[in-house]
Amino acid sequence: MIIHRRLLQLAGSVRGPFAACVALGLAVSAAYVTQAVLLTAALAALIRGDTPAAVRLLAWVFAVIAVRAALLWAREAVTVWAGGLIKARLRDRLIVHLGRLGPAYLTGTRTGNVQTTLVDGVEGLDPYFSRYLPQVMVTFCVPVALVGWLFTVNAAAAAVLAVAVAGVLIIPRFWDATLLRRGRGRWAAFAALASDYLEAMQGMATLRAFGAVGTLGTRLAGRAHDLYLTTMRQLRVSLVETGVSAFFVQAGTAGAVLAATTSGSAWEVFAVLVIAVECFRPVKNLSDAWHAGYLGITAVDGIEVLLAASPAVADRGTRHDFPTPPAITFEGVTFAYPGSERPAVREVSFTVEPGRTVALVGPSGAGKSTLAALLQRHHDPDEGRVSIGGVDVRDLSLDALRGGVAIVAQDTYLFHGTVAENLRLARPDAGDEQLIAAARLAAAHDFITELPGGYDTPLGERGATLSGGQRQRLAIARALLADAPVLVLDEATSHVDPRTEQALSQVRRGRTCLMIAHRPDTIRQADHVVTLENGTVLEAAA
Ligand SMILES: Nc1ncnc2c1ncn2[C@@H]1O[C@H](COP(=O)(O)OP(=O)(O)OP(=O)(O)O)[C@@H](O)[C@H]1O
Repeated sequence: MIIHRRLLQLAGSVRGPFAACVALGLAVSAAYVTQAVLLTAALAALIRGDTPAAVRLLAWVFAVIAVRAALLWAREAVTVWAGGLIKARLRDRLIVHLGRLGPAYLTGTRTGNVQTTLVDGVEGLDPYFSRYLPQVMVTFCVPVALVGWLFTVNAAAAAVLAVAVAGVLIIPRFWDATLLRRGRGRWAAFAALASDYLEAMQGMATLRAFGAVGTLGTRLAGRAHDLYLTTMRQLRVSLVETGVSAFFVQAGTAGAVLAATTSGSAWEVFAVLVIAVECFRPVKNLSDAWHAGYLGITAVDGIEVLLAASPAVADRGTRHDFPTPPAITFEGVTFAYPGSERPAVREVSFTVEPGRTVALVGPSGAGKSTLAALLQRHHDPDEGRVSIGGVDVRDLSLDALRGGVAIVAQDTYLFHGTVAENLRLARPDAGDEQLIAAARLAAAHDFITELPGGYDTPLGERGATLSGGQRQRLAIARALLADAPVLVLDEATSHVDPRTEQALSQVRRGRTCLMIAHRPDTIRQADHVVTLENGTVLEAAA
């Protein structure tokens, strides 16, 4: 029986459904006990020779069975409802938190781990909250109440049962710490395997190109074996715990019946037997619920790590309107990535005048993307400041900043959805006319209409069904729809066709643009060129 502090807190956020699960669990137990008491009374009536009373009592037994069936149905329905609610709330909370953490968090962690936590971890928590935790409450209430009542029937049997109940509830707790530790090991192995699989699928083309599929297969087999070993380790402890519980259940029942046999009537012996069975029923149910809920207990570490992570930048800006005119200024900006001794950019100063384009050029690793990331506040500078229209970007709310800065990245992400859905990401309320107008300006309309379903054509994951140029033109259309005054443009390193080139100059028009440039012809189109080397500005030329 493991009750995790963080999991209890999470249960607190769905108090109503959780309380309903506990209440129905108690009602089901009460129905079992009532049935047992009625059966005992019916037997006592038969022993007395009062057949009509026995028949009446048996009729009540049938009624209780019917009520119990209804209660079991209601409990199952509430369990499913509560589980769904818990999962939805927790996923919402985790996604919002991930959004706050931003891309800086995902670059420092394995995407597969985060995905496993969000999908399998949260899925595993459902039975923990909706079945296991309510059953813990029932297990603490029902046996204690029944033993208390049994003292009024047969004190000797009740005393034996009390010891057995204490044993079944307390002794297995000695294994809890080991169980939790091994559970964590198992979760780590599970998350590592899931991350490796995700990476293998994402990088399949590269793996095949280098003939490395076999090597990766061996590594995955090793991971799977690790998972098997850690699962067996956890199972061994779990089985010991189950064995100890079973011993107390059997020994407690036999001992209580024996005590009643030596000190009570036949009716009392029967009463003790049925009460002992009902006393341990919640314990057995708890053991079943444990197997459904243990994944959640082990997943909670991943969830806790995610919830405990703090964003690379704090959203403390109080200004909610985007400053105009939107000149971008870097003033003495120095920044080193967390854990890195060497600054990625050092004392960088330059200005992009409103409506102008500055091309950032320089060798790989010079700091171009870092400056773009600082403008978007994926990180804050260690020294100096980045401002838009004279306002430090730290004084702008993150919503205002992100609403005013559009991005066209080299590898812009397209989601598994239709063309229209991908475009509307930038502006969910955009009408069809606006979509088409943006697509036309981005030179994307023609190829979109040639797709089998036009704007309603589903795109493969990451836009896999489109060419590189088509993907970029969709990204440009998306940026046009966002209609942000500032644009960060990460120009493709590979050859760009003339239509995409034309679309790029369209999207730049009238916007303040910071462009990571690689090709001489686009560099020539910029109003200014800032050359970086080793994180410092080598030259700023008009
Ligand atoms: N997330 C990160 N964590 C630690 N160091 C990083 C990170 N991203 C970049 N760096 C380092 O910061 C320096 C600047 O990198 P940056 O990506 O800004 O260069 P770049 O000029 O954009 O290069 P490229 O043209 O190859 O994209 C490099 O030394 C790089 O190794």
